[in-house]
Amino acid sequence: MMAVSEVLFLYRRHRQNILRSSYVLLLFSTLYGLSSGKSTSKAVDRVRKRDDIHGNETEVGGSDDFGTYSSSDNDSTNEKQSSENENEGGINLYDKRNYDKGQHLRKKHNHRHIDFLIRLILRDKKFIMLFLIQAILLVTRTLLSLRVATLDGRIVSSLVKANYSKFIKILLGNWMLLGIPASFVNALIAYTTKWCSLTINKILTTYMLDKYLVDHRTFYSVTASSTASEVQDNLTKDIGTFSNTTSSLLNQLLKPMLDLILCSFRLLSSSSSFMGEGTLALGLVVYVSNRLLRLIQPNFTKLIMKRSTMESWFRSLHSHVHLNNEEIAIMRGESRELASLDYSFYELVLFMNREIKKRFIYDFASSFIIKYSWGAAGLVLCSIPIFFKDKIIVADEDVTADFITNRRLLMTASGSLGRFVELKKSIQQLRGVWLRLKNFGDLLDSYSDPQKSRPDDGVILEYDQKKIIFENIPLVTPAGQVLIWELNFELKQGDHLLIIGPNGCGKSSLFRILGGLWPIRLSLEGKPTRAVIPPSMSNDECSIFYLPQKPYMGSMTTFREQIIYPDTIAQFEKRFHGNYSKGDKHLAKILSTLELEDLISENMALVMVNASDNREEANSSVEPREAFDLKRNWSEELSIGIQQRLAMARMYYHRPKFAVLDECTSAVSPEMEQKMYSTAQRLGTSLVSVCHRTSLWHFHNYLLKFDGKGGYRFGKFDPEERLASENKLMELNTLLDQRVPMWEKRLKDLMVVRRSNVIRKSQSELTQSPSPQQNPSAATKVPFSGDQRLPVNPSVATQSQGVNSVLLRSSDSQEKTNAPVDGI
Ligand SMILES: Nc1ncnc2c1ncn2[C@@H]1O[C@H](COP(=O)(O)OP(=O)(O)OP(=O)(O)O)[C@@H](O)[C@H]1O
Repeated sequence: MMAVSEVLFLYRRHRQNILRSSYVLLLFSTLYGLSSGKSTSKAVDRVRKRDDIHGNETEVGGSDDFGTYSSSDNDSTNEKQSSENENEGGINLYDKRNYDKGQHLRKKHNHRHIDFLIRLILRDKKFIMLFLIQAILLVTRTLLSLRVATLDGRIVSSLVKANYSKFIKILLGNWMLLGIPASFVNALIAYTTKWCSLTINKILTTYMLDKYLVDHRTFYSVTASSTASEVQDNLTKDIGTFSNTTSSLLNQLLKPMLDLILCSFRLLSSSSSFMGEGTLALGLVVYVSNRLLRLIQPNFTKLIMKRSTMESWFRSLHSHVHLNNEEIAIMRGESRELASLDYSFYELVLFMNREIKKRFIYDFASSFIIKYSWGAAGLVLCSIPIFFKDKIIVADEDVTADFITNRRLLMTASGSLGRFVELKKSIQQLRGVWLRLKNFGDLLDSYSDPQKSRPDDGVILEYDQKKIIFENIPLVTPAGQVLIWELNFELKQGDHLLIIGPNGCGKSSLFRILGGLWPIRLSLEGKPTRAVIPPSMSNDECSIFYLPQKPYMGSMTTFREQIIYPDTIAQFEKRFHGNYSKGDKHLAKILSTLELEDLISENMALVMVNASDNREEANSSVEPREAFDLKRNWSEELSIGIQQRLAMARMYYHRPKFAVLDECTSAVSPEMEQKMYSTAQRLGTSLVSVCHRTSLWHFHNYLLKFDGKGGYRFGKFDPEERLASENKLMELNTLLDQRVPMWEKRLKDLMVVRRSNVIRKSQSELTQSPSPQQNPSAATKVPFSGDQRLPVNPSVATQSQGVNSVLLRSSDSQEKTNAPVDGI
């Protein structure tokens, strides 16, 4: 008994501290429950595991719950596939090496970039400052709302007591006065939150874009990776969502926490005797019900990741249709495109249907628990001082004011708890976006990693403006397919190389390796591997320039920028010392070589039309410079032939040492093609070209011929000799085309005759017929024919001297036995 009374005494003595510390403990354990989650960690682990398997390339994986994809299944299938592929000889030879390299890099990245997004944000001083200001403002707002709660209680109390003078005094003197700082603080919080979001957006976008476009290889490889459909969303939507959610997180986290701590402390120290214990009991109710809510809470991280992936896929299909509008329209492919769009949209809708159903159950339960159960518990707590009035309330205390204040405090606390539960949802959703961005960051890291972009260990890579040397270099696609086992050739500046071979043999792949898009692999037979390639630029001079079949036309750039691409205007100014008219004259000269002067006049006409609406003087002249300043949708408005000529103009502008021409004149006339090639050679550019037209062969003195089976031939090339042999070959082919059917028919006839002869011979032996010499007239009666239905042609018999005797014998025997010829 003594012990109990001692405990009670101790409790009464330290009641406030005990209640406060228990409440803080309860609050933090509730808070801890928000950030942790078994299913979330599982999702994170699964994403990590998947990244390891794919060597940092995220695939469209998915939730098992929704039955669309199973990422774990994918993992095992991929692992199995890669091990199977290893056994298939040349194909996918490099998979194992890539996988190991990926694993190694992944470990390194994990170590270096744990929460790189958070680290990026926390490094920014402006963000830290805004964060602190936001925190101070939030504390101020909470203190102000406590004051508002007290004033509320006093106003209602004066109303109930019909004390009008007090009512007016509090209303005007306190309430309205308090409204000014309260509103200002609220507006300031909204402002700093948005500013914070913008700052985060700026930091992340700059970081990601810098990494994405760090070099030619990174964005090429990222765009070619399996997550290409998500890149656009990662760079825009995901960063936006991440910034907005992160910036409002402090608001969502700090406000309810401060509200809860301050309101509950106030309630705990309330004059009413059981209010403190009641508040603690309420905290316990909240804790338990929150644990129950967790049982039915869907995994928002997984949901947002899955939905974002599906949305990205749907969006990428739309962009695909948009980008290839002409091709699809001309082929009447709209119904096919509609089917795939419909299918991906159907999948998305199906997923969203299931998602909203899951959310509905959770929303129903959380709304009932937060609003009504906790509300009822709060009201019970407020009613304690009223129901036990006689026993526990001191006479001079204001019951109404206390009730209203307590109720308001409880309402604030309850609202804060509700926000806490919502916060959990936000944290999980933020985690989903964070994971997507993290994967994207890892993907960028893996491709911009110098280790990965460098050639294989053991490959000697040198740069020389004046030559290209390939020594024992295999042509291997990123998928591991070996196109050429070992390529050896050397080309000096001044030489011109022609590359020929069947489709898909690896002609363009050679350029991809030369251009550094694909890494240089070590010899598959362990021979020393060496590559000497021209650097893209050397001492401000262009060493190598690539012209693909479909030229790239930047959209809505000026005409000048089109011609000087990839140079910038600053580089153009530097080259012509800021003298635009000199620069433009140079460009005009290049254009006239390619008979593209019309484009300048066309641009001028367009400038005039555009200007006629804006200019006051109707007949004002147009400067030639304006024609070069004009912006148009070049890829849409120019024909492919003109685009190819414009691309050649770029090459003339840059005057490279080597030019790689990959069927880049396929859409221009043969005369123009000759002019283009000869001008390029006159400018001193060595040509490395793939062209199917024999009319261009005479521009080359070396030939690299791929046979399409992994072999090749390289050597000096005499176009005239080659063309002569080519012509001879063509003649022979024509001859063969004409004669072969005739010879085939003759052979067929002879075969039939031979077979008929064998049969007749055996029949004659059976019937022991007389010899043809005994009856010579029979030879003229039945002609040589493999088919009795054919008209009789005696001349055939006389022509076929070699078989005559046999024929005569057999026809004679046929007549005698009357055997049907058709039956042969
Ligand atoms: N990014 C890539 N990833 C994997 N494989 C590729 C890639 N690009 C091309 N390939 C494969 O490499 C092979 C050679 O392609 P390449 O483009 O070099 O052929 P090509 O000789 O230029 O053919 P064409 O004359 O038709 O242009 C093809 O089988 C192609 O499927």
